[in-house]
Amino acid sequence: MNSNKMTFFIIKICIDVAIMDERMMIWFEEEWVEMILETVDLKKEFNGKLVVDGVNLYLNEGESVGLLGPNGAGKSTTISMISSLVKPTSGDVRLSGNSILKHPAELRRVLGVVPQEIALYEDLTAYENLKFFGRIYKLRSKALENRIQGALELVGLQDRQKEQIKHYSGGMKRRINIAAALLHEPKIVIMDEPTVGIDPQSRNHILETVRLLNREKGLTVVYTSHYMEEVENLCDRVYIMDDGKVIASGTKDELKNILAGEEMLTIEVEQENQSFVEHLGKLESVQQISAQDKKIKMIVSKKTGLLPQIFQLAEQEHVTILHTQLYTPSLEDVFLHLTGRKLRD
Ligand SMILES: Nc1ncnc2c1ncn2[C@@H]1O[C@H](COP(=O)(O)OP(=O)(O)OP(=O)(O)O)[C@@H](O)[C@H]1O
Repeated sequence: MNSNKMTFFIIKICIDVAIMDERMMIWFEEEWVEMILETVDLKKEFNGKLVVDGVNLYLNEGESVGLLGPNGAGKSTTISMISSLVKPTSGDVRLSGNSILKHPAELRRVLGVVPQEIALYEDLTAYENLKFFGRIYKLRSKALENRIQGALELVGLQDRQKEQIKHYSGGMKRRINIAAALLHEPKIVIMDEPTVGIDPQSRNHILETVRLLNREKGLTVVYTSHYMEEVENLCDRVYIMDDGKVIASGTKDELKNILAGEEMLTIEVEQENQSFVEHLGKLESVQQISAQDKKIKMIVSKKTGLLPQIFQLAEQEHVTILHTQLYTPSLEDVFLHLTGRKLRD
């Protein structure tokens, strides 16, 4: 091989390797999910009371993560610390591995927060509100106009943009709240109970918007709610919070597996009878029991022979059983099992 041919050969190998390298990186980019945000042993104390108690969460790029818990569990406070609105008592919040507690501006560039409270000016129109928020993000002229119209289209309120917010329904206000959080095109969006107390049409619209943002636009979403069905529908992974702590986390299937050895049994009776409920609770296969009105709900071991025992007990206690139903535990049941109460108690 002469030296010219050799040089050509080496250059070709280099080009091939470079092309391959690029392909590998593209492949890698598609396959690789990066952890973008995490909290490390995050705590918050208010007036001597620990309301967030050592919370460790992480978010992978493109994920939709649910934060589930009853009122007062510490969800909003956790979110406020993540979005640097509330200073943690201790612990850390990291963006791509770097602490953002001292550099919140870096996080604000990539984070959109939809707060629980509506944060809009009632006397301004929807368009004027968005213009105001866009300017805070230093958006101007054409870019600002494009972003406003894009955000309005996304929340389905483009044709109502000239109306004052005070004439909007609660659900429409929430949709504008969402639009405002998206103006700077964040990579991560955190929504704090965006569907509380709104009309079904707006609720459906919001749920669709969240799905679109996550599945089609690739945004990483944190969705806080105490509506189990919303979290089940929208989220890949779930953190369950209670009393300031994460008490369980995982994919929906992983969480349901907590009750893999159990089944749910509901019984409807003709008349309430406390003694019957107490006796049921003492049966060996009954793990947990709750009764409301004439409905009794139990977590029971997967084991045959329980129903005859229940009917025998009913006869002794003079209780008429109207209906029984055995089913696989849902996420709501897992929550009940972990906390001993319903999400909306
Ligand atoms: N600024 C504050 N000062 C004092 N206590 C606070 C403050 N903010 C929150 N708390 C308390 O911290 C606890 C957790 O509240 P937080 O709002 O984080 O819960 P949550 O899970 O978001 O509930 P909700 O669904 O009702 O918003 C509650 O007991 C609340 O009263």
